[in-house]
Amino acid sequence: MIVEYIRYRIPGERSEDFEAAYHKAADCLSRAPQCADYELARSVEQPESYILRITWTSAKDHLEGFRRSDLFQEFFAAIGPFVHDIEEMSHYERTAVRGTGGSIPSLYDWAGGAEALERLTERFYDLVAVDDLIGPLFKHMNPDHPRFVAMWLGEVFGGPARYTHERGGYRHMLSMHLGKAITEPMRRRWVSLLMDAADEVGLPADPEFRAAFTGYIEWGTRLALANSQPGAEPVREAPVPHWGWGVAPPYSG
Ligand code: HEM
Repeated sequence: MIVEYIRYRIPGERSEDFEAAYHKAADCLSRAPQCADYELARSVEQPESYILRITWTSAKDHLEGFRRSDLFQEFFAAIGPFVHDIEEMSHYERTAVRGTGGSIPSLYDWAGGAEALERLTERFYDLVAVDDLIGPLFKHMNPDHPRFVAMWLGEVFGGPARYTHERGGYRHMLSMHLGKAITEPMRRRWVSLLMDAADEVGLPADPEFRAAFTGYIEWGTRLALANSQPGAEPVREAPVPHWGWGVAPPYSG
């Protein structure tokens, strides 16, 4: 991904036409397969200043894909009258400095932190141990396994990076699934028992939290299944994923 910034200076009497032109042009961006997202913002202190941010799949996709497409002709027809008002037009590489602010709690905090996740995994592996379908897979598990999985989930949901620092991170988690030949009925049972445990230990039951929580569990179990197949060639090195609220942040009405 690459971020393009275009800064405009538009005199007050032309701002209405300018925004109307971008409403039209935005439709082209929405349809462009090279465009991930875009936003036009206007300065509060200097209302004649506008910044357009467009995230492209890559600079090459922008310059050689979008710029040479019919959509660009349409885009340009809309915003052409304003090209001379451009003050800067550049591509920017993202750096590692980014994140979300403190106005939205992490899923980890919302769930109740390490203690709540440990209660969850303790109960979950009690249920797993007596389950006829997946119990046998965990017959020789480390007695600390529930705590390790709680650490993993904590890190994924925005808590401290303990699994990475104390347990070997993604690489170790992956190694524990290799060759386990997890089947779809086993995956489903794993999910179903985890959801039972979540209800039993009183994990927050609000729709927003459960949607985000279940989203990660679906994603993670499907990856675990794929990576566990004989002959699988999974990604060997990766950071621990960080899961957020997605499209529905916590309800605060
Ligand atoms: C979101 C999905 C999943 C997560 C987050 C997860 C997490 C983990 C983690 C962190 C470990 C390593 C613990 C350690 O550090 O020792 C592990 C091991 C293991 N996982 Fe998963 N897992 C997932 C899905 C599954 C599924 C669907 C199955 C099978 C139905 C499964 C079976 C196992 C087994 C058998 C081990 C090794 C246990 C042992 O012998 O100690 N996992 N898992």
